[in-house]
Amino acid sequence: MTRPLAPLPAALVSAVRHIAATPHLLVALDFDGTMAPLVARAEDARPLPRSAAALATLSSLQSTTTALVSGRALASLRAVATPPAPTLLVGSHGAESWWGPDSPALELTADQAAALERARALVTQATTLYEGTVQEDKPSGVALHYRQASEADGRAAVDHVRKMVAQDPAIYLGTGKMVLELSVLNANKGQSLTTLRERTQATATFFAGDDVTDEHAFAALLPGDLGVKVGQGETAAGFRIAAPAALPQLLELLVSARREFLHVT
Ligand SMILES: O=P(O)(O)OC[C@H]1O[C@H](O[C@H]2O[C@H](CO)[C@@H](O)[C@H](O)[C@H]2O)[C@H](O)[C@@H](O)[C@@H]1O
Repeated sequence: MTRPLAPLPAALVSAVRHIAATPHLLVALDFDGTMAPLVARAEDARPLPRSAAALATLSSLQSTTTALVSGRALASLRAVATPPAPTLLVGSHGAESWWGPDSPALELTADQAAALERARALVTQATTLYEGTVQEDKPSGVALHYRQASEADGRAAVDHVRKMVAQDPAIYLGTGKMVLELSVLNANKGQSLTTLRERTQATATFFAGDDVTDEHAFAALLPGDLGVKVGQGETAAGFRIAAPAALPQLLELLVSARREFLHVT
């Protein structure tokens, strides 16, 4: 039996009501570990239905922009999240963006393309050597997943790749939950959130995320914005909820407060 969720803390309820009353609201959400509970295989992740429904409703409201800001490649994000049509997308930890048909395609220089080949070869080598590790290719990077590996194999695979990448200044390393991320572009979610805010002319931003890569986004929030960390770990976010299962009630509160502010019945 699932335990009933604790009610949201009064301070968070009040912060949600406050941000809902802004002229143009940007609601930006991380996907894995936030909209979707973490699962063994990346391709099996799906948003919790109530979170997806709340996102869809928010995306239909006037003066409200929704965005998913993910470490996944855009194609992978679209496949698992099936985002509502108006939702803007950021993928590959900020290296890819979709904010409408005029979005620039991601282009790599010849040097970056060569570095990407080297990064992929390294990860392929590690997944061949260490059982249970999995490679996920992205347009400007590659992820080494070790969630399904033994602790020893996971650690050895990560050490192997880290050691090799240390000799290659064209490859940037990042970490996540049971994943090592290699990229040939030095992007982050904080830069993306700032760009989203400017493009949409948002007067306040709501962002929720669970991972270390989301800390760039929390750090990019401004006074009057609202950051919510999902789960445990150090954070710069002002508020925290326990797990993705607690996100629906937060988003549903935002929907009802926003509707009230916009006089939508
Ligand atoms: O920024 P996010 O949307 O949170 O994406 C971060 C990474 O998420 C995915 O990996 C994570 O979720 C998987 C599915 O639950 C899980 O199996 C894995 O262990 C997690 O690290 C995704 O596969 C990565 O590409 C994203 O960078």
